[in-house]
Amino acid sequence: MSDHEGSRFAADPLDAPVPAAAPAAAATCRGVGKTYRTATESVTALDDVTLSIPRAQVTVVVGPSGSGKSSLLRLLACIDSPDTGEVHVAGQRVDRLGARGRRRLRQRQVAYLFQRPGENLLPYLDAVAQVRLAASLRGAPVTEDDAVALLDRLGLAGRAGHHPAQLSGGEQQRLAVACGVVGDPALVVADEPTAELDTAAAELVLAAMEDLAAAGVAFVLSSHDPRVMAIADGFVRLDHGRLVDA
Ligand SMILES: Nc1ncnc2c1ncn2[C@@H]1O[C@H](COP(=O)(O)OP(=O)(O)OP(=O)(O)O)[C@@H](O)[C@H]1O
Repeated sequence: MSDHEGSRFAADPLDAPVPAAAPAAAATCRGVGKTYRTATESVTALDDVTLSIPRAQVTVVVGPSGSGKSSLLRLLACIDSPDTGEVHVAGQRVDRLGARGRRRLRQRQVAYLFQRPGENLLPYLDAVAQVRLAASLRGAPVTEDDAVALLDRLGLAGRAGHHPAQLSGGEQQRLAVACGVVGDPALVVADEPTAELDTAAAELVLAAMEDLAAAGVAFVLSSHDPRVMAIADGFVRLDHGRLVDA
């Protein structure tokens, strides 16, 4: 079976099955530590973190400012690598990869959404072209009809030909979610995805994420927002870089 057969958001975004060979968890961390060193100090951002990110769920990372949420998200997104411990994404061991290996894995298996919706999009492409480009970069090209069907699913029917500047912040973030899930990455990571959105827009983005998680996408979100917590299937709670119980 090729990499992309059975893709949930390729030929038929609604009904295609989850690939049988997929690993049980979208990602795992085992004994992970991360310390930032500057000329004058070292800051331990993560300390002995062991966790599993399930498929088909929304996992929300919570904790006070400075507790290590963004650091954890960057490791799961294969942007950074830990100093100690193991990180696995889509069944591949990330901590042994160099920057180029992480970039390759990230390109295929991870979507990372920034807080500011516009930063997730290219200003010169319309919505359908953004989705198709994201799929192609992931090595899983989709037809225009497939891209439009995904946009419809995210409540962007009739917006396929619009450029980011012609979309509201909430519409831009839903387009970013469409680009995030197309081509079946193992993990969609979003740091404070509703921080820049008003209540109505945030609710539409979160409803889209909830719907897509039910269809098989693994989301990992960091947030202080109660609306985000309301759609969580599970939590990762951090304090001073360590996991804490609820
Ligand atoms: N590049 C860096 N260099 C030095 N220290 C860093 C760096 N990035 C993060 N830190 C420190 O690591 C710790 C964890 O930071 P991190 O950004 O992961 O926390 P956070 O929980 O996401 O915080 P916030 O909720 O404020 O965004 C903090 O003490 C922070 O100051």
